Amino acid sequence: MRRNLADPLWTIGEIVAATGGKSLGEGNARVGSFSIDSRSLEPGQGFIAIRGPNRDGHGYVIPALEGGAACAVVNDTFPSGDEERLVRVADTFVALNDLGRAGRARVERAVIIGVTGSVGKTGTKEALRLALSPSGTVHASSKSFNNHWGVPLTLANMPRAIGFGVFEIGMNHAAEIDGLTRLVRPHIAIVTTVAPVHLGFFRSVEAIADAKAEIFRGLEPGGTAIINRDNPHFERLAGHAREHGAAIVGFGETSAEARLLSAALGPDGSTIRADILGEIVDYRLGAPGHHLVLNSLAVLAAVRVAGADLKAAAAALGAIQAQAGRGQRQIIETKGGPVAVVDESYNANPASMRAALATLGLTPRDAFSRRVAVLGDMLELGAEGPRLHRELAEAVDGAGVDVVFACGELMGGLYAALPTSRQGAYAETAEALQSKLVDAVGPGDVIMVKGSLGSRMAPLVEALKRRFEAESMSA
Ligand SMILES: CC(=O)N[C@H]1[C@@H](OP(=O)(O)OP(=O)(O)OC[C@H]2O[C@@H](n3ccc(=O)[nH]c3=O)[C@H](O)[C@@H]2O)O[C@H](CO)[C@@H](O)[C@@H]1O[C@H](C)C(=O)N[C@@H](C)C(=O)N[C@H](CCC(=O)N[C@@H](CCC[C@@H](N)C(=O)O)C(=O)O)C(=O)O
Ligand SMILES: Nc1ncnc2c1ncn2[C@@H]1O[C@H](COP(=O)(O)OP(=O)(O)OP(=O)(O)O)[C@@H](O)[C@H]1O
Ligand SMILES: C[C@@H](N)C(=O)N[C@H](C)C(=O)O
Repeated sequence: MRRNLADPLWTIGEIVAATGGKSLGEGNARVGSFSIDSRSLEPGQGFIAIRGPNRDGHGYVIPALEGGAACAVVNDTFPSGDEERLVRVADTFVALNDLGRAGRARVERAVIIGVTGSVGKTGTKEALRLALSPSGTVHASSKSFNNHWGVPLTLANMPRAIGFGVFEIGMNHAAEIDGLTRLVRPHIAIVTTVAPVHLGFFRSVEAIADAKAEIFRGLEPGGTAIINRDNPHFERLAGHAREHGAAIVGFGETSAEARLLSAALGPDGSTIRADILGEIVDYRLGAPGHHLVLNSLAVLAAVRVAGADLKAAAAALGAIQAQAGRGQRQIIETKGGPVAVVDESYNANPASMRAALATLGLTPRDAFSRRVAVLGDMLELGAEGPRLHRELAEAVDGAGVDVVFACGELMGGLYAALPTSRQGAYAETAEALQSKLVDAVGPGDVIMVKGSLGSRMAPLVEALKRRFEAESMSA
């Protein structure tokens, strides 16, 4: 939802009041919404100068004002300048949080939903945006704005008159979610699942469960925790939720309040029957994979708890699409026949790798006769990394993958564990794998590319698309 001067979210006076800052600007001067990035700032927005790990946003204040920013929030040491459009504060990061808190405080009638989990946060957040839209105006995090910058910024940009707010909340370390959930103050908190992700930063998966459970600390009184019933850490998560007085709604395949009754899984999506807190719903999910079917139960449970229209929400899920980097599938009709490229390059861990492999295994042989997996290292897994990579051999086999191309030291371990009949090629880096891969695949293949962001698998997706688009019927 874009805002501009005609539709302001803030005034200079409100910004000063929220941050305890100082400005010589007119109190009632209007500010559309906030941006922390001068490169994407739109005229009428307020610019908040953030000190990041690479740069200091104060270096972009002048370009932001010249580009039409309505104001800039700066540290009080910033050199004197266009004082009417500057709001001076002691610390801009604290001010961002203050604005987030004030943004949340003025929205008291909306239902606020927080989403965390080891995987599936962004997808679930986007599914909620779609599912809640028939029932009211939805304000939801952009992209994966889930951290100490993204969450307060999303709160600060929340319009007053909305029906629903949906916030993605992430972490790499314990105690990060605690601060974010206390800002968001959700009425409903979803934990999609708990899995060995960022294990390098934690003692155990139990410690990850405890960190995810911090989301319940911010629940509003009478709030609801929606938790994956099939996850081995359900009881641990539910225990934490109870400590914070939450009502608990489980979702999953067994004895859950939001329960899967049946699912027909296809390469383009799934047809589902579910019991959502006593109401039977039949729906189609427009993106494939059993893992997304399970996430959709959490979405519909939240819709129901939020008092929104369940049937309309279920119907809306038919339009969901897998996003770039997270399972987006492109079929290219080449002169030699069709080829499918599945882009899973945004991130990877054992849970999402298994889910992506299983989804690759849903492709019918009559459409694409060969299943190709292109796998890069799953990062941040610590000492368990080598074992967690080798153990994927079973999932490769279970999905009927015909050939594996691998890169990275860790994926080298999996590659070596595969029978030679499944070994396509291996290289130390994605870059070095590119030509071997592009030359070895062709029409009739479905090619799934997955690895952690740091493994740089996205260029492989682009190289495959370039090759097949050059050979496409329309070229
Ligand atoms: C702070 C910021 O937003 N940085 C973005 C910026 O980076 P850049 O390198 O340019 O600068 P700095 O980070 O040093 O910041 C300086 C500031 O200066 C601004 N600026 C810079 C140049 C310029 O010309 N003009 C400027 O105004 C700049 O905008 C800063 O304010 O740009 C990068 C490229 O676009 C961005 O990638 C970078 O964004 C950072 C990474 C960020 O975190 N942004 C948040 C708004 C956000 O929420 N982004 C999400 C991704 C969130 C994320 O990475 N989450 C964690 C948690 C995962 C948890 C999960 N796995 C779990 O299990 O729970 C993660 O590690 O993945 C998004 O973009 O979707
Ligand atoms: N319940 C699930 N189980 C396993 N994999 C899942 C599940 N939900 C989503 N995934 C997969 O995990 C990957 C990341 O999905 P998504 O971006 O929604 O997660 P995320 O938690 O937001 O990730 P990040 O922490 O990197 O922002 C995708 O490949 C997606 O298909
Ligand atoms: C961005 C980084 N914190 C992250 O989530 N990395 C994981 C390991 C990934 O990209 O898969």
